Amino acid sequence: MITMEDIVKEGHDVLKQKADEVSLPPSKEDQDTLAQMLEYVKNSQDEKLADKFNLRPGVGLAAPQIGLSKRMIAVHFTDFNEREYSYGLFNPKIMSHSVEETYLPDGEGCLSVDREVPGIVPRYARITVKATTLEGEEVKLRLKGYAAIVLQHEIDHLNGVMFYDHINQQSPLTPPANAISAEEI
Ligand SMILES: CC(C)(C)[C@H](NC(=O)Nc1cc(F)cc(F)c1)C(=O)N(CC(=O)NO)CC1CCCC1
Ligand SMILES: [Zn+2]
Repeated sequence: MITMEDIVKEGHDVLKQKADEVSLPPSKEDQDTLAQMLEYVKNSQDEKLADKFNLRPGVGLAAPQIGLSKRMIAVHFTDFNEREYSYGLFNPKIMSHSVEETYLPDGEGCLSVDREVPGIVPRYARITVKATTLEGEEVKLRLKGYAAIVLQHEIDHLNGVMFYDHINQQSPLTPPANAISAEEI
């Protein structure tokens, strides 16, 4: 099973690279890896398992974070409208996005970053993501608010982008103009 020891921390080159497309249909190995990534995210949110295996609770994980430069991400979370999302995705691609931006008022963190980095992270408020699921079906996900933020954070990892790369250094704590907090969408 994946534990914190397997999670690569910032500074490691793999987190700065553009990850490779996964050839589909996925190999048994890629499928197994993505299943383990999804298992990690689910386990990390289970109090007992998180304590037992010392897992930092997470809502998403990208393959580069376990040292694998492949376009695979796993997400498991409930958004502010109590909607549940639980996916292992191959080759996720943002097909379109709103001009309007959103953000988390408390900023973001990252399982690969062991420090607080204060600042608002502007994200597209609405995105459409195309991907192939762990089960092998092609999906088109229309996401907004928190769900859009999580997917953008994870897809960024596939392009070597960290959340703090988006923070406005001049005024890190100022929400971008015409942006709406993710708690209001
Ligand atoms: C880095 C961390 C603070 C752990 C962040 N969690 C989080 O934002 N909230 C959270 C975690 C839970 F488990 C249950 C819950 F309800 C809320 C997170 O998992 N990530 C994933 C990550 O680092 N992926 O690479 C960072 C998030 C920041 C915005 C989107 C993902
Ligand atoms: Zn992250």
